[in-house]
Amino acid sequence: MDLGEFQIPGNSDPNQKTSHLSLDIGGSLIKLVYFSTNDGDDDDELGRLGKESVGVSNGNRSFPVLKGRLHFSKFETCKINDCLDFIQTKQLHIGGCQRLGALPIEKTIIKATGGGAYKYADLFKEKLGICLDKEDEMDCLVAGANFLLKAVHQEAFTYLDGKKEFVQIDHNDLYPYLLVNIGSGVSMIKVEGDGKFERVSGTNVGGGTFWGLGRLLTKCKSFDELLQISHQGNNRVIDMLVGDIYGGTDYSKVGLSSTTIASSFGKTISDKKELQDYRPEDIARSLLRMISNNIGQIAYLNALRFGLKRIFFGGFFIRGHAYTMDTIAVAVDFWSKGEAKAMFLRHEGFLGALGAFMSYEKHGLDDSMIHHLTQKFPMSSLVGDKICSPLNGELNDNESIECSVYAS
Ligand SMILES: Nc1ncnc2c1ncn2[C@@H]1O[C@H](COP(=O)(O)OP(=O)(O)O)[C@@H](O)[C@H]1O
Ligand SMILES: CC(C)(COP(=O)(O)O)[C@@H](O)C(=O)NCCC(=O)O
Repeated sequence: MDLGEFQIPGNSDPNQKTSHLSLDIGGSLIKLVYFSTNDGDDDDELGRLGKESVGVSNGNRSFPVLKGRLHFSKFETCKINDCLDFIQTKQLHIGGCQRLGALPIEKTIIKATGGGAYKYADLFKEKLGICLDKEDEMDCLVAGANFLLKAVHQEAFTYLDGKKEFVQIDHNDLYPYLLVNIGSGVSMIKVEGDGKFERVSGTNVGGGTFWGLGRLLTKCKSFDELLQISHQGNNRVIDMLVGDIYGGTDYSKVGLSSTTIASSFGKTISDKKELQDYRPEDIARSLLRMISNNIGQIAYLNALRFGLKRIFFGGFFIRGHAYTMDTIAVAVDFWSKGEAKAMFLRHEGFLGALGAFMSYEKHGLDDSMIHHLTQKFPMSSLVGDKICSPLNGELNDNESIECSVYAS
């Protein structure tokens, strides 16, 4: 197949052909997912395979396979202009659903989800001349999670006692599960199948609360700084423990050890200290623990409500952060007496954007749309029929995963 057929005009890198951008514009962050082939990189197996793409048949039509990478990027929503510049510079919007010459630029449609797809629709139209085609946020979260859990190797993992263990997902035994998306706020969704779900709960104490309160209390300038200083903190300076109340002993009759937090931030009421007398590190640590523990507990209660044993946590609040995951996992384990399991996702913050990306297939807006995001991968990374992610650790900013799409 001649990939030139799909070349996107005006791309800043002449070798890189980018297409199919999707957006998730949340309360705190804008997430972008886009697909590119790169057939200028001959030493790269992926580039080579891109050139050797073959057609696949679907009924009486044949769809060419495009091999390339899915890219992930994010921007703070309050810096939306940086995001618009990024899209403009990389010409990501051109080719969203158009083939060379197929549609005039003003007809470019980009799939978008999250509240910002409504709030910023006019801005995207005005600055980039594109229409945001809105997809429901919950639909996208679920579609993204189901895709990742079924197609991406080493996507889900448990985190206990400082140890990360990847979970082998059996496609035939995935449902039901509880999806807890910790973004600015928190949504809890009971998932029973593809497109079969119900948002059963939520809480307004989420990632926005951590970052907002943390910023006010510590004067940190960024979310990363707040997370960073929490490493050096000691929450016992701020939190009131059971032992503080019980004179150093456990309250064993009800199963509370002396080190259990009895009251988050409770110690600060008895000290004759002001905010400036506390170390920002300790405040950050207590805050992170308070919010993570609370979400873990509410998640468990909802899992209990519906008899769900598996809880997957997504959203950018987590950021692959050890203390956050440990606190959530311990809360789920503690409250469920080991019955329920907390699991985390490597592409934690990109569920919605991935779901929006997949919705190109669902709607089949025109003939140049993606029809399938395949589970086929370059030989070196093919394991069964799963995507084999190159990294085992945390997902870095701007990391990409290899994939194939069918185009028609
Ligand atoms: N660089 C960052 N800037 C701001 N918040 C961040 C950052 N990285 C992680 N976060 C956390 O992630 C949350 C947003 O998560 P996300 O899943 O993107 O939700 P939303 O869709 O509401 O933006 C923030 O409220 C904050 O707790
Ligand atoms: C309104 C939202 C779905 C928006 O999603 P977000 O941008 O936070 O990812 C989410 O913030 C939420 O579920 N808030 C909790 C509302 C509640 O159930 O109390």
